[in-house]
Amino acid sequence: MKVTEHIKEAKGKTLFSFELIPPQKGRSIQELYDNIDPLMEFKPPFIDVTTSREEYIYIDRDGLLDKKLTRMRPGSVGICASITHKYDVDTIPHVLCGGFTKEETEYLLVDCHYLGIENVMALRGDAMKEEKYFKPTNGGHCYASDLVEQIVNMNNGQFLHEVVETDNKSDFCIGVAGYPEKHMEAPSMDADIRRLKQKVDAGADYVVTQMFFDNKRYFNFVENARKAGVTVPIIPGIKPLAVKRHLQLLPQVFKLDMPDALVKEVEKCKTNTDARQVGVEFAIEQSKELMAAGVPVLHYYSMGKSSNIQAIAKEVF
Ligand SMILES: NC(=O)C1=CN([C@@H]2O[C@H](COP(=O)(O)OP(=O)(O)OC[C@H]3O[C@@H](n4cnc5c(N)ncnc54)[C@H](O)[C@@H]3O)[C@@H](O)[C@H]2O)C=CC1
Ligand SMILES: Nc1nc(=O)c2c([nH]1)NC[C@@H]1CN(c3ccc(C(=O)N[C@@H](CCC(=O)O)C(=O)O)cc3)CN21
Repeated sequence: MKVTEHIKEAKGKTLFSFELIPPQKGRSIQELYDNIDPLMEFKPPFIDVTTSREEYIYIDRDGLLDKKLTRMRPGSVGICASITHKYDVDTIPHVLCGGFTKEETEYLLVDCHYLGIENVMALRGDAMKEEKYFKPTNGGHCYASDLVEQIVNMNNGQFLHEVVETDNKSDFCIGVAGYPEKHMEAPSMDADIRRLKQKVDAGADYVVTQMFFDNKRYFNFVENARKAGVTVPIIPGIKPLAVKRHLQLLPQVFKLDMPDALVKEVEKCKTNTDARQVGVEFAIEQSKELMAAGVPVLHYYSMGKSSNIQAIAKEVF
C-alpha cells in the first residue's frame, strides 16, 4: 500500500516507521532481522531501506596502494524484497541520483514494480567520501526533482527511450527529503523550500525530514512549506543521539543545531551508556510533543541498531 494510503487509513493516529541500512557485504542478513524483530510489535506500516553510494577502497599490494571503486553494501531493492517476504510489511527503497545512470535507475524501478514495491524515496544522494561536493554521475540526474520526473514519466508509461503501450503501468508513491534546518548547500531557507516545492510540483507525494533535535525547527519548517504551497504530508525524521561523539558528529555531518539543554545533559555523561540513555529520554519527549501536534508518522533513523528505538517506541506508541 502507498504511504499516503497508510496515512489516510490511520485517520489522524500517528504511525511508527523506521529506516535501516543494508548490512555490509559479507555479513549475515540475520543481523538485520535481529534488529527488525523487536520493532515489529509497534506495527510499522512501512520500513525504509537506504542506498549507499559506491566508494573507493585502497588495497595494500606489497606496499603499493591499489585504488578500487566498489560498493560495500548491497542495493536496497533486494533487501526490501527479503524484508517484505519475511514480515509482510511495505518496504521503501531509497533511489539515488548519485552513482546511477538514468538507465540503471529505470532498470531498478522496473524491478521494484514487478516486486510489488509501491513506494520509493527519491534522493539526490551525498557526495562521494573523498569529494567535497556532489558531482552528478555521467548519464545520471543532477537533482532529486529530475529523478521524481523520471518516476512520474514511468508511472505514465513513458520510459526513457519510448512510450510503451502498457496495461501494467507502475503507480509509485514518491517520497522526497525536506530540511527543517536547510540543506547544507542551499543558499537560504526560502531557496531550499522553493526547491522542495519544485519536487512536490514534479510529483512527490510526501516528504520525510532530515533529523532535527529542536521541534520548533520542524514546526517552523512545516509552516513555511505550507505557506509556499506544499500540501503533502511532512513526516518528521528522528535520530536518537546514541554516543557522546554524536554531539560533534551529527552537527558536523548533517549541519544541524543541538538544543543547549541536550548538549548540557550529554556533556555531564561519563559513559556512552549514559549518553545513550539521555538520547533515548530526549527522543521520547521530542516524539511525544510531535505526536501531540498530530504528525502523521514518526520516522526513526535506526540505521540497523534497534534497541534504543525500541525503548523510545515503548514509551510513545
Ligand atoms: N541515503 C539516504 O537514504 C538519504 C540521503 N539524504 C541526503 O540528502 C541530501 C540531498 O538530497 P535531496 O534532498 O534528495 O537533494 P535535492 O536535489 O532535493 O537538493 C540538493 C540541493 O540542491 C538544491 N537544489 C535542488 N534542486 C535544485 C535545482 N534545480 N537547481 C539548483 N539547486 C537545486 C537544494 O536546495 C539542495 O541544496 C543528499 O545529501 C542525500 O543523500 C537524505 C535522506 C536520506
Ligand atoms: N545527508 C544525508 N545522508 C544520508 O544518507 C541520510 C541523511 N542525510 N538523512 C536521513 C538519513 C539518515 N541517515 C543516517 C545516516 C547515518 C547516521 C549516523 O548516525 N551515522 C554515524 C555518525 C555519522 C558518521 O560517522 O558519518 C553513527 O554514529 O551511526 C544517522 C542517520 C541516512 N540518511
